[in-house]
Amino acid sequence: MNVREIADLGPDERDALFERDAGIEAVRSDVRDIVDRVSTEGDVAVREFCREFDDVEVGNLDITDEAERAYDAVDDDVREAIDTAADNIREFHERQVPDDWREEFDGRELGRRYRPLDRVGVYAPGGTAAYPSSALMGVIPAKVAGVDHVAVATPPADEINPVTLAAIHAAGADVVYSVGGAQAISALAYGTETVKATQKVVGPGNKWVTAAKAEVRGDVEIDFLAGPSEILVVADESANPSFVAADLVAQAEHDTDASVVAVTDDEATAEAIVEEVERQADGRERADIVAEALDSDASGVFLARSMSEAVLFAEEYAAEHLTIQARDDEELLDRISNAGSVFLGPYTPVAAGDYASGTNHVLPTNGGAKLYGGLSVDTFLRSTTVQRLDREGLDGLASTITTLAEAEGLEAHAESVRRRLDDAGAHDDATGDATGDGDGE
Ligand SMILES: NC(=O)c1ccc[n+]([C@@H]2O[C@H](COP(=O)([O-])OP(=O)(O)OC[C@H]3O[C@@H](n4cnc5c(N)ncnc54)[C@H](O)[C@@H]3O)[C@@H](O)[C@H]2O)c1
Ligand SMILES: N[C@H](CO)Cc1c[nH]c[nH+]1
Ligand SMILES: [Zn+2]
Repeated sequence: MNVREIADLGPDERDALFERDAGIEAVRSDVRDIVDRVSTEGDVAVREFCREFDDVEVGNLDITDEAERAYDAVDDDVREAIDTAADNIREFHERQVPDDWREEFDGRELGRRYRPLDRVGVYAPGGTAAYPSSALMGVIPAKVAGVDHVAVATPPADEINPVTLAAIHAAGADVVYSVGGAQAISALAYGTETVKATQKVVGPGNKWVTAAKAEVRGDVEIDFLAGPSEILVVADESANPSFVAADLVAQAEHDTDASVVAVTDDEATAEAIVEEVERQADGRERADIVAEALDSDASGVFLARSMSEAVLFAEEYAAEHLTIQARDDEELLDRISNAGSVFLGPYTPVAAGDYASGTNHVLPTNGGAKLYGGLSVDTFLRSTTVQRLDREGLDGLASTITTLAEAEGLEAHAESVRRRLDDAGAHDDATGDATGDGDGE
């Protein structure tokens, strides 16, 4: 890792930073085959892929009871940590539940109501590392939204990580399946003999999982395509380089493809961050993964000519995690719209949001934050608008409606308004005969 000036970046370097993608193209056609086979052959294909990709002979695909037992069996301190994180995540998401509303506008009573989806599928990754926290992040908002049937799929193993199973149970999953990868996404989307089909499949995963979500999108809803983890730190000379480096190294340990970036207007801070990153990355656990992520063209420490240039960089980058380590952090935040989740001040590591502060860690990557937000209660709700007009309300709108309907050549639309307002045509009786010609029975 070294310091580069934003002003010197060439087109290829800019592409590596700003044109990130989920990296799924190379596996799309293999994944299509897996998804198709599971959707047509069901459990037989699921078991075959568990054998092929996870090297596990799966007995019962439904491991709901195992998850409950795991919750009871994990160490007390682990159960306590799961429960505390779950409580905080639940509390934060409960604040997101929207109220149904109805209001009167000039004789028009208009409103909006929210209803949960009936059945959703949550993927809890667990191939190369266990992610109990991701199980909490997927299941809890769905249950808070009121989803009746929340199914979780997590990869099989000779012994599935008990903390993942315990977290799935604590989060309130209704059913748990032992299946991972593209085969899990297909099973959750289309159903098998054992797995009940769901309406929406959410959650992070590796490139096979993500490619499968792209494949089933359209037949079912998905949340979004999440790629490798990203962090952007915007720092001024008041930032503590050791804290900045710690956050960069933390996200680098997720994945060799993780993107970890800092931008500052202060050269000494930039140099100090690089030094600290090298010091902290050296000789630690997962050091190979960290080193590869740090060395990638998508990672680096960048020198801006001003904090305004740093802000423009942040807007273009649209990070999954944006950390602001600067004296005027709130003022900088006001100028930034594109970010999945924002971390302010020296005592707010990204790890707080990854695990326990309550916010969701399933967030848009690859610049998705320019278009949408992370997982939330909204992800699991659908809204319906409702209206009731009285005669005056309709009268007030009649000429607007009929004029526009006629402009569209849709005479029956105009007629549906006129008929109600035409004294000769409108009847108050229950016969439904509004034609005025007496033969409406
Ligand atoms: N964005 C987030 O919120 C977030 C949170 C947690 C994890 N993650 C990411 O999720 C990912 C987890 O990846 P993982 O691999 O550890 O677990 P995973 O559960 O996503 O994938 C494991 C599955 O991949 C499938 N697979 C493996 N090799 C395959 C192959 N050659 N062909 C077809 N399928 C194959 C197997 O079926 C296996 O069950 C990481 O990239 C991690 O960074 C993201
Ligand atoms: N930072 C990851 C993507 O937001 C989430 C995570 C899970 N465990 C630790 N971190
Ligand atoms: Zn993380």
